[in-house]
Formats: sequence, C-alpha cells, structure tokens
Amino acid sequence: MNALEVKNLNKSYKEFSLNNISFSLPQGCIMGLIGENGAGKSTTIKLIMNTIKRDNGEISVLGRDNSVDFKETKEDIGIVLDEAYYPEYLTGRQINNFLKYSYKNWEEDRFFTYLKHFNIPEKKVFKEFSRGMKMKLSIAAAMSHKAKLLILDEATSGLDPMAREEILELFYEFTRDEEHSILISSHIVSDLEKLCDYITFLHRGRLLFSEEKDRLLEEYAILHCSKENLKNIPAEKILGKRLSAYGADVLIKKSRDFKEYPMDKAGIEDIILLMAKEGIA
Ligand SMILES: Nc1ncnc2c1ncn2[C@@H]1O[C@H](COP(=O)(O)OP(=O)(O)OP(=O)(O)O)[C@@H](O)[C@H]1O
Repeated sequence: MNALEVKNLNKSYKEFSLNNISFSLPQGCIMGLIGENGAGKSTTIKLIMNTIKRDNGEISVLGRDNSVDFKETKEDIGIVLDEAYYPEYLTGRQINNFLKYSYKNWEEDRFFTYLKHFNIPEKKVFKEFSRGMKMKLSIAAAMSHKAKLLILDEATSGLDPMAREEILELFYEFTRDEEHSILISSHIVSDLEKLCDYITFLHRGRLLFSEEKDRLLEEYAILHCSKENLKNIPAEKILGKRLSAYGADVLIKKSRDFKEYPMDKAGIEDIILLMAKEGIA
C-alpha cells in the first residue's frame, strides 16, 4: 500500500498556483520534499492535512480519501509544522495531560522518555522554550501516539547539528518496520540525501520530479567541459549548468554520448540546484 498518494493536485492563490502535482509514498519509506522558498511545500502539506481546500485532484492518506471522514486518519498521522503551537503557559507535563485527551492512542511513558532524552526541562512553560526545544517537544508528541505516518514540515530547522543528527536517527528507526512512513520537507538537502528513500522536488508550484533517491543518483551526472565546448552539447540534453572561470559543469542524464568529456557523479544538491537555476518548469 502507498502511505500517501497525491494525484493531479491543483490549488491556486491570487499570485501562486500549485500545478497538477502527483506523487506516491510507499509504506515503510521516507520521502523528502524539496523546493525553494515559496515553491509550494507547505501548501502541499496543508492540502494533505486538509487544512486548506484543494481546487481539484485526489489525495489518499494511509489508503483513505482525505476528503472523506479525515478525523480517524488524523489519529494515525504525527504532524510537526515549522512553528510549534501549544498553549503558552503549560509545562511539558501539562502538555502531556492536554494531548492525552486529544489522541486515543496516546503513549504517556514514551512522551516523557522523549522529553527526558531531549533534555526538555520539566518546570519550564512552553512560552519560555527555545525554538529548538519547541521543535523537539513537537517531534516527541508526533512520535507518541502510534502514528503510522509522520508529516514533518521543516521539523529540523532550528536544531543544532547534534540534535539534528539524533532526530534523523529517530526518524530512520521509525520507518524500519515497514509499516511506518515519513514525508519530510527541509531546506537541508544533505540531511534529506542521507535519510530519504524518495525525493520529490517542487519548483515554482510545479513538480520537477518525484523519484527514488538511488535512481536519481544513478541517472544523472555532471559533465565538465570548456565554455567553447558547451555549444557542442545539444541544448535539450543540458538539464542545468554552472559556469566558472575554469569552464562549465553541466547536468545531464547519463548516456553513451559525451564519452570524450570527464564526468562526476551528481549529488542530490547538484541536481536540484542546477535544475532550478536552469528554470526547468
Ligand atoms: N493563504 C494564502 N494566500 C495567498 N497566497 C498564499 C497563501 N498561503 C501561501 N501562499 C503563497 O503560496 C506560495 C507557496 O507557499 P508555501 O508556504 O507553500 O511555500 P514553501 O515551499 O513551503 O516555502 P518555504 O520554504 O518558504 O516555507 C507562496 O508564494 C505564498 O505566498
């Protein structure tokens, strides 16, 4: 089963449209949602969570249409947004009491274990938490009600590198039993490259690709040539390029052509930066 299926999704605001987005996240996998500021990542997540209305298209979450009785499905989703919202004057312990009544499958012991692990002070109220502490509490909550799908919108921004590493490890562990899946948006491409099985790339409201990470790494390469030789490469083969004093780095799909030029592997960061720069949309 797919944990998430998005088909031909459209949403228009006055000055922005999300155009015909389709992708699937197989159960047991982690998908990274990448895109520049304003690309449409949060809009996609809000549409999946049904907090805004789509213009058209279909979204199925954990096998259920999200426009029909989403209440039950929400129990199975752990959500972390880039800004964590909890009542300001509650401590971690009081937030536990509040969440206990919000989720049928609330796991109090697990929540307190995470808070301890994350060094969240017991007596501090939420208002006095640092941004990183707020994110950690939010992640602890998302992982303490037996969710089958985590949806994480910039959930690791504001965390120091050590905390990020630790939390990415937790996310990785979460999906190792094949029943659990994660959709995570982030600007930290290196984190996503490490963590994810699939990468979905939005650019100006359009989907540039949604593919298995290993396939992407297999499929693309960076070709190096002089600026003069650039004209020998057919324009339709150039998916992106970077010019420097030393010549040109060109993103291409691997093929039998161009054997005369040196090539390197293309990392996910190369692929998305060069494609976005080329304005392929
Ligand atoms: N309620 C709204 N009314 C009008 N425009 C909106 C609304 N919400 C979002 N937008 C616009 O939709 C576009 C996409 O926004 P979105 O928040 O989805 O981007 P994002 O990819 O999550 O960006 P970031 O990385 O900066 O968080 C932006 O141009 C934004 O201004």
